Amino acid sequence: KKLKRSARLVEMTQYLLSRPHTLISLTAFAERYQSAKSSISEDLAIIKEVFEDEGVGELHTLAGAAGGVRFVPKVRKDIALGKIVDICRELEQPDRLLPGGYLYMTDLLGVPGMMQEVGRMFASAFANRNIDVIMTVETKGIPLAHATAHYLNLPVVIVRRDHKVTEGSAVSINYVSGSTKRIQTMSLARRALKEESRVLIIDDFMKAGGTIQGMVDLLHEFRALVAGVGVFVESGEIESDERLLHDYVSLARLTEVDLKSRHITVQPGNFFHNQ
Ligand SMILES: O=P(O)(O)OC[C@H]1C[C@H](OP(=O)(O)OP(=O)(O)O)[C@H](O)[C@@H]1O
Repeated sequence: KKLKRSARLVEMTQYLLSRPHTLISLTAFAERYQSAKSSISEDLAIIKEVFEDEGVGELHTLAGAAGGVRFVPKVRKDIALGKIVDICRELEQPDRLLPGGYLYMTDLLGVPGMMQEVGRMFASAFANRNIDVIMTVETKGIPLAHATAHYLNLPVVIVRRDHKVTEGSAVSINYVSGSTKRIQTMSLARRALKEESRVLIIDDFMKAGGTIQGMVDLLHEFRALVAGVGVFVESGEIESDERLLHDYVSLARLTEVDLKSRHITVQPGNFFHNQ
């Protein structure tokens, strides 16, 4: 049945929010709501204004026959900063400190609402990069990769820690996870990634960067490209020149770890620096 204008606005908003980074033609909207394209355009202008004022995201309009509108999730830095500060306070709980300067984060990775917020921040940080797939390494990176992939409307590829018979023919590389100074193996099924794919790497924690660098080396084996790197928390203990990898976005930074006093300081990451 034909909706009245106010109901149509509500329905269109819900439709757009549930289809991030998806181009929807004006014709499709006009047919769906049995309305003139001019009315749909007016509705979209209202939704666009509210989305941008409220920090929900942007509505990009593509003109022309194959045109339409695309909802691009974006966070307002001031709102995101407030959320990250709360997460930093949570991460500073002394009993989160683990040997090797790690933080226990598995509980946070199990909170869907927080993963959604972090996913939206990563999706906002990388909204304008041309990305084909999100990659992470098992295990703790998985919820972050999926949350980010939802808001970027992209598939997720999960790198295994060692070869699994259930993955078929695979490419394996060795790497040193700086934290453990151990040679480790990561492996990805040959069929999982097409050549020339533009890949966004997401992980939960970066210390020496060996794990991320391992994924970069793996992508090289697939002749795929690194479109970006996002880490939830970076360890500030590593001086940047020691770090294997420099071009990344972090949401939080572990700046101080005192094993004796068990004092931890976690601050907003470089996502917030270029305010
Ligand atoms: O920067 P690096 O020095 O390489 O360290 C960061 C790695 C190590 C740790 O993974 P693990 O806890 O080893 O593995 P899992 O994610 O399966 O818990 C973390 O999740 C990152 O992937």
